Amino acid sequence: MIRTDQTTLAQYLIETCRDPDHHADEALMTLLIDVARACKAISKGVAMGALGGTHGKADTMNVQGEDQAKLDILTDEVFRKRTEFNGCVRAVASEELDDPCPVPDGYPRGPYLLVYDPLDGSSNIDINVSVGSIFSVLKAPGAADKPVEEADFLQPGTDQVAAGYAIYGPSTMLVLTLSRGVVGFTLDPMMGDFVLTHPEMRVPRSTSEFAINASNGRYWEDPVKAYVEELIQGASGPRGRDFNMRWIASMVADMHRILMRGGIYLYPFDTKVPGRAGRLRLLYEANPCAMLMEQAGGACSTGRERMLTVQPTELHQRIPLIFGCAEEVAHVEALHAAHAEAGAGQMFETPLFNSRSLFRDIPAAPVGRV
Ligand SMILES: O=P(O)(O)OC[C@H]1O[C@](O)(COP(=O)(O)O)[C@@H](O)[C@@H]1O
Ligand SMILES: [Mg+2]
Ligand SMILES: [Mg+2]
Repeated sequence: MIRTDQTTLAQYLIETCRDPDHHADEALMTLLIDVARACKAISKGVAMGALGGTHGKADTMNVQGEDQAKLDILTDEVFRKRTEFNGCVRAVASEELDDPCPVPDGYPRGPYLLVYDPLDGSSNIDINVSVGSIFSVLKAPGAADKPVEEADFLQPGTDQVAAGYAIYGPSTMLVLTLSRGVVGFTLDPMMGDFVLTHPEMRVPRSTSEFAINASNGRYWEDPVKAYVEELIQGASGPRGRDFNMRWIASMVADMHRILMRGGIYLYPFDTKVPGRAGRLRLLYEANPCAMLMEQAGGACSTGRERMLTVQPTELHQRIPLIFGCAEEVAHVEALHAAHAEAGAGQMFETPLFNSRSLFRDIPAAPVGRV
């Protein structure tokens, strides 16, 4: 059937670019169209499954000491090759590249930096569970001929000009923010177009669903232990209602669920790997997620501060990540603050919230039905 009533991603971006109230320029729009082309190619590759010959490990490690899947490497190349030629970027940086990668000699140098995780949740590929790609766009600082350095990328999340992700699930979607709310496009596999299907994605204020890898429980800090204990106690605890739990182990897929129906996701600080501040990476996982969450009415925090105001210190910096419904995130922050006030290192009592609990006066825990 021929349709004339659909808005494609290209149309949406051109219209945004024409809007005089918006900062978007042609280079940014072109870059986002090329990112979408990369995501389409990855979507095809992922959908081939075992037939594509790309399952399994690559026998290599990334700079963070993680085993790379064959598709981690391939999708990284797709992102880079589809975006470096267009005169819109000056350099890219990725989970899979040790250092920033300037555009090759001979290509025009653009005004933007692109940072991405080309395949998020890669432990899920071989078992045919949803994975995604996630990206962030920053302005490139300094003159166009300035040599690219790591410091160029160390900008707080508030400086992002665009962020988004693609999810490769039963359908492929591209979800995007240009600081004017969050919009979602679904890939029409017949036409090859991303079509606007979710013009205003909003995270509800409250939730009864949480996502955390509970097998790390013994390594968490007390405020997180206390929070999860509250949720598990459900109707018989201080929250007065039951909570449900979901964990896909693919942050993009967990984030997508939260954007669609609410929830809270935590990959908090833990002591599992000494010296590691968290599991997820600030520049290409936490920051784009934070921009999307805030633009959709949700929140994103380290537990101690708003994610978007964290000053990055390293390209592959890890960070505790807590995001989702604003009320829940605020409550987790309040637990961290109460813990700090009571004196870090002092153990909280369990069961929590009993008459002598250090948490007993903490406000803002939404009680009762949502
Ligand atoms: O293996 P765990 O502890 O469940 O961690 C899963 C988390 O790690 C990640 O897979 C990290 O992303 P990568 O696959 O890009 O390394 C997240 O997507 C996910 O939420
Ligand atoms: Mg990832
Ligand atoms: Mg990855």
